[in-house]
Amino acid sequence: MTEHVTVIESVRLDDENNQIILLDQTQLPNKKVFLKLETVDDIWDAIYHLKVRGAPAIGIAAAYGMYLVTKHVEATTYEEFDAAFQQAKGKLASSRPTAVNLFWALDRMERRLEKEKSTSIAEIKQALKEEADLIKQEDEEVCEAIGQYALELLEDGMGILTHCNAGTIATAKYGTALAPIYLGKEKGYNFKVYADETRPLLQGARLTAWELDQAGVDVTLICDNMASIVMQQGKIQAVLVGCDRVAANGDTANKIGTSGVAILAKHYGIPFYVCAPLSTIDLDTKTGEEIEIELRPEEEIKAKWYSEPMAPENVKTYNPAFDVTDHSLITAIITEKGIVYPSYQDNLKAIFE
Ligand SMILES: CSC[C@H]1O[C@H](OP(=O)(O)O)[C@H](O)[C@@H]1O
Repeated sequence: MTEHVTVIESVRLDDENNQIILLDQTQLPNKKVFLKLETVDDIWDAIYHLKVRGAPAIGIAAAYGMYLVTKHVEATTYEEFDAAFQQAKGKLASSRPTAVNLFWALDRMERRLEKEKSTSIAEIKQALKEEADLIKQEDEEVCEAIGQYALELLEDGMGILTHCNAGTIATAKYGTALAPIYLGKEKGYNFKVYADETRPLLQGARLTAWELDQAGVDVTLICDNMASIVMQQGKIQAVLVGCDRVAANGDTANKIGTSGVAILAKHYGIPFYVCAPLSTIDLDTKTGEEIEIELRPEEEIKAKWYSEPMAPENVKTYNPAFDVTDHSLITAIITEKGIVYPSYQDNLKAIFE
């Protein structure tokens, strides 16, 4: 029997055994392997190597990581506990720079720690667990709400293009950009989804195609350089993508290649929607120019996934993991609080009020 995709839990806490149980996304679609993480180094490694990836899922893993690695700290004072907390927080914060949810979740855990300052160390530890559980539970509700709002913009039978993976395994449940597709399917809609393969780490081919197929959604895999032809041929009526950080003016960092898709969508007159939890909107970052773009190892372009090197050994590479889509190319940003249209400068601020 096919497991319904929206119940795949990519991150969960096994408190009894002091472990985070993590679906290793680097092994999909060939193997469904669950890792057991125990130390701050395990969690850092899982985030850096994209065993857990997708902005909300990274935030959830980091929050549980903070609980888990401070759970056994033998501190007698708040100051001692805080020192251990700060050390773990600094380590996890160094894992990936672009997705703001990592920093958002770490800061939220820190605020909870500060709030509990006058309580016992045992109570602080319990509060940190509660906060991490809340982050995960809220993400599920947020994704469902994004899906409902996004569904208002779509019609049964539409062709939808997506880039990278903003699906259930990138979040607590449902996904962001894929949430309306799952919710639509539950209503009997038949979307035709085109998944960009998403070079170089192939999140579209390995993850989006896999999870949509598991859910019985009509999905067609294309190479990244085929987006133009499917748009030109009238196969696409909407583009839906996730995001890693949205600046105050609406500029949006997402997986490398997204801005090219947005430019194509504008050319062909196709709406381009960004699905963004409020936790991914960073009003402290004024424009996309301020967003740090993660640079990743050349091996991902030249050798990964191949049995033989696919480029001359000495050739230089440039491997930015994200790009920034200019706000002028974005038709709307869909959040759990509603659909935000331009001018983003004013309207994004307003949804936080
Ligand atoms: C639900 S947001 C998913 C987001 O994460 C991706 O990046 P990565 O696979 O490197 O973590 C990508 O930019 C997606 O849109």
